[in-house]
Amino acid sequence: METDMPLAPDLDAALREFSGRDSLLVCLDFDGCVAELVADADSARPIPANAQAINRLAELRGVTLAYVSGRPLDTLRSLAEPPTDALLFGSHGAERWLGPDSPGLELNNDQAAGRREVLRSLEAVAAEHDGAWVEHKPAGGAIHVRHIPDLAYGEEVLDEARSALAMVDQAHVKEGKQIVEAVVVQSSKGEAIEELRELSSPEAVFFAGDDVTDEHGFAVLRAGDVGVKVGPGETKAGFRISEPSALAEVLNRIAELREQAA
Ligand SMILES: O=P(O)(O)OC[C@H]1O[C@H](O[C@H]2O[C@H](CO)[C@@H](O)[C@H](O)[C@H]2O)[C@H](O)[C@@H](O)[C@@H]1O
Repeated sequence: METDMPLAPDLDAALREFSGRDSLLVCLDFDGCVAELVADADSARPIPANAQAINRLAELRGVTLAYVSGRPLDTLRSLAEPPTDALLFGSHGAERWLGPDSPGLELNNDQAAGRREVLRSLEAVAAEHDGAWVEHKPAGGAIHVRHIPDLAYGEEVLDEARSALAMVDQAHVKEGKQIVEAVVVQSSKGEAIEELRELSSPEAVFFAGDDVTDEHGFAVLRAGDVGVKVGPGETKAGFRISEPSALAEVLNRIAELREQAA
């Protein structure tokens, strides 16, 4: 749903200060932030107004744009269609594309065995419950229950998956919305943002996200940075917008303020 709500005055003031810096790093989560949450995970796409605002920002001098997502890198590329120069972290930070020389993800033997075990455990749980399905990822896997209409039953399935994953030594469990995931590489969105900060040396960082894993991202923000939580729920972010369709206004405001100052 499009919103005509003006930006909250405190967020607008923070964006004004943020946009005035010489060099900016703008980091974005994908699902539930740039894209609406949908039942069919393969059909998630950026909300058109968000995509437009992202492309507008990516054109501006001094702005580095990055996606920091739980999606596998390849999936993120094909669904989000990021601007050419965007830096990408996928699989909750386990996979990265920071330029043509970026090494691809390589699991060691122990991690590869852990990934097989994660997928085997999740498939075993999903096989017992209609509507549950497993997303296979390069660094692990995820069990989805969004297709189960009874929310309480879906939660029970996720509990079963959590118990199964607790038996896998290499599994780092990530909580999400109607999903439980495990990656076999120690990583987080906070670490990804810190790596991006080190690489691009911005004067300030912006991060928007909607989910539990995004809290690691908000936790590494510093004075002068701007964190925007999308939707309800507890957060360490300094600011909140109601829904993904409200993101375009925030990103366009950054672009507008920068264009005015140029
Ligand atoms: O970090 P993100 O970019 O937000 O990715 C988190 C996970 O998003 C996807 O699952 C979520 O979105 C689906 C599509 O809207 C939805 O069906 C599902 O219920 C959500 O949990 C994705 O499938 C995962 O791989 C990502 O890790």
